[in-house]
Amino acid sequence: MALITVRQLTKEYVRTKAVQGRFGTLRTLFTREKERTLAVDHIDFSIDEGEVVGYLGPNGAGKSTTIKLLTGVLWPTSGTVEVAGPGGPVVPWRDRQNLARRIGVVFGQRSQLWWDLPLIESFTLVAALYDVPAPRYTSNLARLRKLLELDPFLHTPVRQLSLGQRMRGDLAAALLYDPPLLYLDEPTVGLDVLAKETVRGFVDESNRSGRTTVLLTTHDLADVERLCRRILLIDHGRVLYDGAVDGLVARFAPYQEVLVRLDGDQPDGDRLDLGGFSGEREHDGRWRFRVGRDEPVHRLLAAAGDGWQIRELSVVESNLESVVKELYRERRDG
Ligand SMILES: Nc1ncnc2c1ncn2[C@@H]1O[C@H](COP(=O)(O)OP(=O)(O)OP(=O)(O)O)[C@@H](O)[C@H]1O
Repeated sequence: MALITVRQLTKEYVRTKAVQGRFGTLRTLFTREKERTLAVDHIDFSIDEGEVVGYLGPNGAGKSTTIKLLTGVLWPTSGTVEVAGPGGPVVPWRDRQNLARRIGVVFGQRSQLWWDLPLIESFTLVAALYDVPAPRYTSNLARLRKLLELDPFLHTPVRQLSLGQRMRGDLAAALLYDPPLLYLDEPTVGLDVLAKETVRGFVDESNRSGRTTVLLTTHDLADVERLCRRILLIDHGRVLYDGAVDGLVARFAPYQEVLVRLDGDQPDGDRLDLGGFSGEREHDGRWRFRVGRDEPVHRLLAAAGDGWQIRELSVVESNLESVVKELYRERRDG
C-alpha cells in the first residue's frame, strides 16, 4: 500500500531580483523584476509501506525543497502530496498537526532537540507533545536506549553532545512516538565511520523489525548501498531515474572498464586502439578501455598480443558511486 503519493508536485520560488551597484539595497526595495527558480518540476512518485528509498541528486537538484513540501513546511505552486494513515490521507501543508504523528524527521545539519536540556528531558517533552501513553514511552525508550547506546549521555545537556551522540539522540526522539514514516536528511554527514555504521544499523533495524518506511536524502552513497533497494534520482527538479539500485548501474553504465599496463616501449599520444577498442592514457601510465558488458574482452587481449605486450590487466566493474559521479558530471558539463 502506498504511504506517500506525490502527483505533479511543483515548487517555483519567486524572489525580487537584487539590484547591484550604488544604493543597490535601497533600489532592490523598489524593483519589480522577479527571479524565478523552478526547484521542483512536476514530479510524480509513490512510496509503499516498508520501503527504504534513497532520494539523490546533485547540489541544488531540489531535494530539500521536496522534503520541505513533504513535511508541510512549504506550500507547493501546484500538484499534491498525500500521506496515508488512520482516519484517511493527509495533505502535509493543510494539516501539519495530523501529519506530525505520521512522520519522524531527522536533519543531519540541525537538531530538533532542546539545546539546553539534558537529552532525557527532550524525550519527556517529545512524549508529552505526541501524547505517547506512559507504558509505550517506557518500552520505546528502553528499546531506543539499548539500540542507540544512549545511556552514557542520557543526562547530558544536548549542547554538550558530540555530533555522533546528538544524531543518536535525534534519531531516538524521531522514533519515540512510533511514526510509520521517517524522513532522514543527510543523517550521516560529518560522522566518523563507526558512528555512520551505528546510524545505518539503526535505520536498517527500524525498517526490518519496526516496518518504518524511510525516505533518505544523502550525498554519501555508502548509506544508499547499505540501506536502499530503490533510488529516486532528481536533477533540475525532475525525476531522472526511479527504480532499483542495480538497475541504475545497468542503465547508465552498460560497460566495464579495463585497465591495461603495457610492457616495454609505450605508444605515443594519449589514445591507443586495440582490437577495435579505444583506450585513454591514465596518469599512472596505464590505459583505460571501456568494454560493453556483452563485448568479448579477449579481443583486446588478442590484439595486444600482436603489437604490444600486456604486463597487467584489471577489470573495473561500475558501481553506484562511479555511475552517479559520471551522471552528475555529464549534467553539469552538459
Ligand atoms: N528559499 C529559496 N528561495 C529561492 N530559491 C531557492 C530557495 N531555496 C532553494 N532555492 C533554489 O532552488 C533550487 C533547489 O534547491 P534545494 O535546496 O531544494 O536543492 P538540494 O537538492 O537540496 O541541494 P543540496 O544538495 O545542495 O542541499 C536551487 O536552485 C536553489 O538555489
